[in-house]
Amino acid sequence: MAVFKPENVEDFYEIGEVLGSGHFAQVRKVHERATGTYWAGKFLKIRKNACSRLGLDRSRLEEEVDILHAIQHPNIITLKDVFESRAEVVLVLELVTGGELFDFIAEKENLLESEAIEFMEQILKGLGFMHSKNIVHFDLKPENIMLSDRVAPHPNIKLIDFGLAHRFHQGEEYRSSSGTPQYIAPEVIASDPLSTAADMWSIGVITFILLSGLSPFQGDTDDETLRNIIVMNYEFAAQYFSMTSSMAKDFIQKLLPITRTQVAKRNRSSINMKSFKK
Ligand SMILES: Cc1ccc2c(c1)c1c3c(c(C)cc1n2CCCN)C(=O)NC3=O
Repeated sequence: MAVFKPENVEDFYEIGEVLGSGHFAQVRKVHERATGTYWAGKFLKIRKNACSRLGLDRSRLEEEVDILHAIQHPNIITLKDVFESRAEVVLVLELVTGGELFDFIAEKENLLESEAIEFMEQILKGLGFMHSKNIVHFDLKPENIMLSDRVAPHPNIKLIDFGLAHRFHQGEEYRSSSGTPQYIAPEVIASDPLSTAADMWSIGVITFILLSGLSPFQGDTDDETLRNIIVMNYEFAAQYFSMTSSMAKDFIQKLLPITRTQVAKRNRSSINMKSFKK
C-alpha cells in the first residue's frame, strides 16, 4: 500500500480559495510557506472502511497518484506532493491559471481552424505520451483541458484530473461505465473492454466542439445523449461547418467512425421516424 506524507498539509501550505468541487473532492489554491509558490491542492475524502459508501476508494486514489508520477510532460499537470490524514488525502498539483479550454471556447463561440489545430496539437502530444505508457485518461473533456496563461498568444495546454485514468497491464481486460455522457465512447456505454480508443473518441467530440461550438451527441437528457452516441446520430450541419475544411471533417469522422451497422441502425431509426411522421 502506498504511503503518503503523514504530516499536516497546513504545516507546509496555507489553504486558500476554492477553485472547484466535485464528488468527495475539492480543489483549492494553496500557498507554499517555504517558497511563496502557489499550487492547486486537491482534497479527497477517503472511505474509512470497505463498507462505507462515503468517500473515494483508497486504491483508486493510489492509481491516480501512481499515474501522475509516471507521466511528466509539458502538456500534463505535475504532481508535487501527497499528504494523508485520517480520512483525507491531499494531492499538491501544479497550478494553472489560464482557466478551462471550455471557457476559452465559450467566450469565442468557436475557434479559427488554425487555433483549434494549435490546441489539438498540444492535447495530442500530452495524450500520445500517456498512451505510449499504456495510460488512458477516460475523462477527456474541455473542462479537463486547461490553459496555463490565457492571454499568451499561444497558450500552453495542460491535461488535468486523472481521477478516472487507468494504467493497462499486458493482456488486461478493463471495463468502466464512468465518464461524462457527452464525451464517452460507445464501448463505455456497452460495458465492452476498453482501450486508448476511448480517449480518441473523446478527442473527436472535443474537436467537433472546438470547430463548431456544438456538442455532436448532446440531447435534452443524458439518456438521449447516450442513445445518440449508440446510433452515431451526428452530422456536420452546414450552418456551423460551412467554413470547416474537409481535412478537419475527415479527422473528426476517423475519430467518430460510423460503422456499417450503425448506419443501418440510424437508417432504421430514421425510417421509423418517417413512418411516425405520416
Ligand atoms: C485557477 C483554477 C481554477 C479552477 C481549477 C483549477 C485552477 C484546477 C487545477 C487542477 C484541477 C484538478 C482542477 C482545477 N480547477 C477546477 C476546475 C477544473 N475544470 C489542477 O490539477 N491544477 C489546477 O490548477
